[in-house]
Amino acid sequence: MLPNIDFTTTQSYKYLADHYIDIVSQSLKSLFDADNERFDKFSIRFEEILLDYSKNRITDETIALLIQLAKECRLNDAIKAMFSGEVINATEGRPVLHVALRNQSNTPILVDGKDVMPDVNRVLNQMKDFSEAIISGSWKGYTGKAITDVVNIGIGGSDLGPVMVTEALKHYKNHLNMHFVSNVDATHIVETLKGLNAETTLFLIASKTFTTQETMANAHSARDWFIKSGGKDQDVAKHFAALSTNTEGVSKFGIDTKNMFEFWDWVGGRYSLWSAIGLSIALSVGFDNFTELLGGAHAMDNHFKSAELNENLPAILALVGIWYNNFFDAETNAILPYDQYMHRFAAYFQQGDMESNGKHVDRNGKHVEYSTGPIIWGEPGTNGQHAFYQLIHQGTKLIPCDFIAPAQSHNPLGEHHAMLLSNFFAQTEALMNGKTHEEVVAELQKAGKSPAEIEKLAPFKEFEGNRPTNSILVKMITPRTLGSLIAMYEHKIFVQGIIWNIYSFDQWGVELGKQLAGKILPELKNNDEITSHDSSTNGLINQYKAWR
Ligand SMILES: O=P(O)(O)OC[C@H]1O[C@@](O)(CO)[C@@H](O)[C@@H]1O
Repeated sequence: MLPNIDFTTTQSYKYLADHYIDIVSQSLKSLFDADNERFDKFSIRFEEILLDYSKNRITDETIALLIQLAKECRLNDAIKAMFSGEVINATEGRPVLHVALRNQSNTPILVDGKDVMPDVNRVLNQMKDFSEAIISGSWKGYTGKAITDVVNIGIGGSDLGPVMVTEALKHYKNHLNMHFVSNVDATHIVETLKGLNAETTLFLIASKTFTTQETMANAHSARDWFIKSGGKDQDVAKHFAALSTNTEGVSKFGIDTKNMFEFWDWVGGRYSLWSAIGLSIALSVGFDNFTELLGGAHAMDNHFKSAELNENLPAILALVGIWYNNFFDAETNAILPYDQYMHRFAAYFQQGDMESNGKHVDRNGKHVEYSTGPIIWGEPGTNGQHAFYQLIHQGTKLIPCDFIAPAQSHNPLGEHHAMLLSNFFAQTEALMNGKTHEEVVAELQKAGKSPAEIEKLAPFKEFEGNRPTNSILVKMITPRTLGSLIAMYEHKIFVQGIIWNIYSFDQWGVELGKQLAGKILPELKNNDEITSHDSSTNGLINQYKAWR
C-alpha cells in the first residue's frame, strides 16, 4: 500500500512555508554572490549526465526541508512498493511495473506470486527476432519483396513514445522508412499512405486495449487500403502485427496472434515505450540500440532506488518542482531541449506528466486543497527563444524551465554546436541575473541616447532576472543516455504524485469525452436537427450539418 499522508499537514511543509518568506525576497544573484560553492553544492552527476540545479531559488535549508518533506511522506516506502510490484494503481487494481520491462538484472519481480521476467524476456526475444528479420530483409511481403516502410498506428502512449524516441535517435536509424499515424482525422492516414507500396509496407497496430476508437478506425482503413492495393486476406499476416495486451481483440481484427507482441496490464500506456509498444523503435534503430535504451533506463532505476535523496536526480527534480508548484504557485514547467532530434521530448512528457498528475482527488477520494500536476510544455532551443522566451524573461508568470543540451553533436558542422551551446548557457544566466536599471541606463548612454529617451526606454529594457532553471548537460544523446533521461522524468513524476497523495497511474479523466463522443457520433449520421444537447452543442452540430 502507498503511504497516505496530506503533505500540507507535515512539520516540514510548515517549515517550508515559513522558509518561503525568507527566500522569496532573496535574489538568485545574491545567493550566488554569497556562496561560490553553489554549483558544486547543487549539481549531481549520473554517468554521462550532469544536473545543475544551482540556478534555483533554493538554499541548503530549502533542500534539507524538501528532503524532510519527502521523508515525512514516506517516499522510500512508496518507491519500494512500486519496484516490488505492489498494487499501487489502486483504482485499476494493478501494479505499476514499467521498471520490469527494462530490468536487465533479471531480479525476480512477482505479480500474483509469479515472476514476470520470463514473459518480459520472451517478448523481448520475439521483438529481437522479428526486427532482425524485417531489417535484414529476410521477412518478405506477399509478393516476395522485403519490407521498406513501417507504419505504426497508435495514439497517446502507443504513439508519443515511439515517435519521440525514433526522432531523438534518428542518428542511429537504418534504411527502413518509419511512419506514425495517430489522429482519427483521415488526413493523417491518407497523407501517410500516399506513395507507399502495399507489397513492402508493414503495419504495427499499437494499442494496449485494442479498443481505442482512433487506432481501430485507422487500423481498419489501413487494412482496406492494403486489400484495395492488391493484398489478399491471407496476406495480412505478412503485413500486419499487433502490439497489445488484448489477444482476443487482436484475433478478432484478423491479425495472426503469432504476429502479436504482448504486454501486460501492469504497464501504463504512457510508460509503455519499453514494452512491445517499442517495436517501432527496435525496427528503426535496431534491437541492440533498443537494448541500450532499456539499459540506460535500468541504470536510472537503480540510481532512483538506491541514491540518497540529496544525490537522487529524480527526487531532486521532483522536490524543486514542488517548491515552485506549491509555494511559488508556478503553474507550468517548460522542458527546453537544445537538440533538434529531441523536438518531441516535451510533447512526450505532456502525456507522461499531465495524464499522471493532472488529478484533483487524493488517494482518499477527497478533493485536494492544493495544486497538483503542472502544465508541461516546451520546444527545442534555440527556436523557443524566437517564440516565447519574451514571456519567460519579462512576463508576469514564474515559469521554471528545464534546459537540456548535449555537449557533443551528432552533426558537427563549423560553429553550429558552439552557437547552440552558447545560447543554452546564456539563457539560464540571463534568466538568473536579469539586467538592472543601472545596466540599462549605461547601455543606452553608451548608445548615445538622450536622458529623455533613456527615461522613456529604460523600463522596457530592464530584466527582473531571478527566474529559476535546471540545466541538464548530457555528454551526447545516445540510446543509453536517452533511456536514463526518460526514466529520470518518469520517476520525477512518481515522486511528485506520492507527495501530492494522488494516484498517478490511472487516467479516468480521458473517459468522459470519449463517452460523449460515442453518443454524438450516431447523431451525425443523419440530417435531422439536433436538440438533445445544450444550445451551444446543438448549434454547433446543426451548423456542421448545414455546411458539410
Ligand atoms: O494504447 P491504447 O489502449 O490504444 O490507449 C491509447 C491511449 O489512450 C489513453 O488516452 C487512454 O485511453 C492513453 O492513456 C493511452 O496511452
